[in-house]
Amino acid sequence: MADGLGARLETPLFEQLTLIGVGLIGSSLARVASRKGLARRIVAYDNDPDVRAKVERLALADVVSPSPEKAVQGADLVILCAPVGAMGEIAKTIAPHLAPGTIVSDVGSVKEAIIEAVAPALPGHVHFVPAHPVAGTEYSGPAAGFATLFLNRWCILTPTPDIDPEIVARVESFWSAAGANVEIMKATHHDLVLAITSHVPHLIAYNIVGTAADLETVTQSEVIKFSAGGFRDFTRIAASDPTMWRDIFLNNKSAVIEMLGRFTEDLIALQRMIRHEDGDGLFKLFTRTRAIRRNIIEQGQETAAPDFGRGVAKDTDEER
Ligand SMILES: NC(=O)c1ccc[n+]([C@@H]2O[C@H](COP(=O)([O-])OP(=O)(O)OC[C@H]3O[C@@H](n4cnc5c(N)ncnc54)[C@H](O)[C@@H]3O)[C@@H](O)[C@H]2O)c1
Ligand SMILES: O=C(O)C(=O)C[C@]1(C(=O)O)C=C[C@@H](O)C=C1
Repeated sequence: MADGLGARLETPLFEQLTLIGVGLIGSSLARVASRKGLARRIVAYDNDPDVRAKVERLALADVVSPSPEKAVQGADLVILCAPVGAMGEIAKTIAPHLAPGTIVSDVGSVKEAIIEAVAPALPGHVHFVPAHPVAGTEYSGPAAGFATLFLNRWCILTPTPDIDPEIVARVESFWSAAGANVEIMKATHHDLVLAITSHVPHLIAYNIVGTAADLETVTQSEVIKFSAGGFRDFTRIAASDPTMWRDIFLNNKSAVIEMLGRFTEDLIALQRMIRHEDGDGLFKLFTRTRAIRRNIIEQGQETAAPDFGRGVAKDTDEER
């Protein structure tokens, strides 16, 4: 098909995929699982009744379950797609209802804290394979998802050493069939890498938009009026979901603080270069950073998904 996802699988990889939390990521998974035939049956649960109604309306799942306990019954793959801070409680709730051999996974943006919260809550007869698709937009909710969100993007798996490699391979096959490139790494390493490539950049965006909005000499209307350039790109990132990002910063505290320390030192060095009119120093850094951007574009990593979400109103009821 023209969407780049390739043909449907002849045999589904799983009998029943249960998604807990059906916002941007959960609904994108539902869409791609349905489009590619990754599971024979898709069951969805969200703790927000309005989201459940929307998931029904958009026909994103075969069954929209009224409770997490019911939703996981019969599942051989359960993926937790709720905010990072909710994962531990969800694991406790579903634990007694998971059949032996079930694979439980997640999509949280932080890995070590999720492993600490989820793994001890699960019974010994299930397998937990933490995952993080490094793909998203600033939009939330079930209408904002799309089937190609994960296409040619990375999905990082962070299994603990006690997990059977064959189980990890099944989760890897799931994400590969959804279009992602899969990489396996330790949770602590994941959290450090994502702190600098995703979490600190979001914090910088939240901060610069907040600072500009607070300036007494620049009125709010001027901030909006003149935000056609660099500032506008920051406002896109700073529009990201407040619950999701609060939970990320609270659960990746030490890595973010470590990277923020380095960032602050480098920022002060730049401030010094400007004060001392060190044009060569500034020119050297800007040349190096331009090369990095060009490298990302050459490797085709800038954006693999269509431009959906960029400038499209949040939560429009589009059919899957
Ligand atoms: N948005 C991104 O760019 C992105 C990218 C990769 C990973 N993630 C991760 O994916 C997860 C979901 O993010 P999203 O962007 O889809 O958020 P979202 O806000 O669009 O969706 C989250 C959904 O979870 C539901 N929810 C909250 N608590 C719940 C609970 N206890 N039980 C059941 N449902 C519950 C909410 O009602 C909401 O519908 C987060 O952990 C986030 O860190 C997000
Ligand atoms: O593209 C965006 O809008 C995103 O913020 C996506 C992004 C990122 O920082 O790359 C955000 C958080 C996720 O954990 C993974 C992806």
